Amino acid sequence: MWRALAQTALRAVDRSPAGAGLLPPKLAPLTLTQQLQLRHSSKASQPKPQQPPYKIASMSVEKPKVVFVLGGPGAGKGTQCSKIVDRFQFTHLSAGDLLREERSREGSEFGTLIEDYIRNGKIVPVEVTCSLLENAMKASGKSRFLIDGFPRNQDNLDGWNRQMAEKVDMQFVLFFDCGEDVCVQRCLGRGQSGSGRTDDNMESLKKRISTYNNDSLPIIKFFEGAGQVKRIDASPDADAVFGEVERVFLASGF
Ligand SMILES: Nc1ncnc2c1ncn2[C@@H]1O[C@H](COP(=O)(O)OP(=O)(O)O)[C@@H](O)[C@H]1O
Ligand SMILES: O=c1ccn([C@@H]2O[C@H](COP(=O)(O)OP(=O)(O)O)[C@@H](O)[C@H]2O)c(=O)[nH]1
Repeated sequence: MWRALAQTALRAVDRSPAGAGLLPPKLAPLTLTQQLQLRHSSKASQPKPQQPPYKIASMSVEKPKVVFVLGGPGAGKGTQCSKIVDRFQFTHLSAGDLLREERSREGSEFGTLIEDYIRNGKIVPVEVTCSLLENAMKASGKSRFLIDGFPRNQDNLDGWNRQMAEKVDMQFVLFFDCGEDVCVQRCLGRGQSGSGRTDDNMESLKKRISTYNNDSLPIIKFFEGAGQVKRIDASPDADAVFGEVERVFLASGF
């Protein structure tokens, strides 16, 4: 049942020719409501990962390299990712941007669902996000990726492990550590300077921060326990933060 849901979501968001080969031959379509009911009813039975999900040393060199970029809302993930792209030739894939793009795509089955999740600071079911990420990776034809704002909760991590972990060479998690007040001010500033985002307002921010504290921080802690986190103090100005980021990438051989 779980697999059927994943495959149905994948079929709906898969628009790249490269992804066509991944599709199952025949599946009965599920309505969105059915999909969400399934997601909620299957949550309790999901196993927690017992050990680190990635084998860093033994991965093939041909697999794409992935760095996860995590941190609170407004910590500066996107800002630093564009600097990393300029300096280290990575391709930046923001899960939030991909979701906003899918939300706005004409005919998207997931537009309303995505808007509801984003406005309320909730995390979109992983089948949607992970398939958007995989499609974007394939469509880019590149081999070094910054995956920004993902994985954000246990569901994201489990879905990634099912669908993607074996296909990539995960390098490390770049964690932008930033106090709540600074994050809030940055998001409000971004909203005031015309981000056009429906969640850069105080009401959505309270929910986003609570989701970050309850759902995302445990994932960062999990990676930390596996020795995979590079922590960066994100409170100084953007150039100073990038000085630290640059040091991490150079030390990691990039
Ligand atoms: N180090 C920084 N100091 C001050 N403002 C910053 C810094 N990094 C980013 N910003 C600003 O804060 C806002 C949020 O940054 P952004 O990179 O979009 O964060 P995120 O991707 O983590 O949500 C933007 O308006 C950005 O210009
Ligand atoms: O993997 C992801 C990434 C983002 N989001 C949603 O998109 C919103 C905005 O995320 P983004 O990373 O763009 O912004 P941030 O909160 O980091 O400023 C989040 O609050 C979630 O509702 C999600 O559901 N899954």
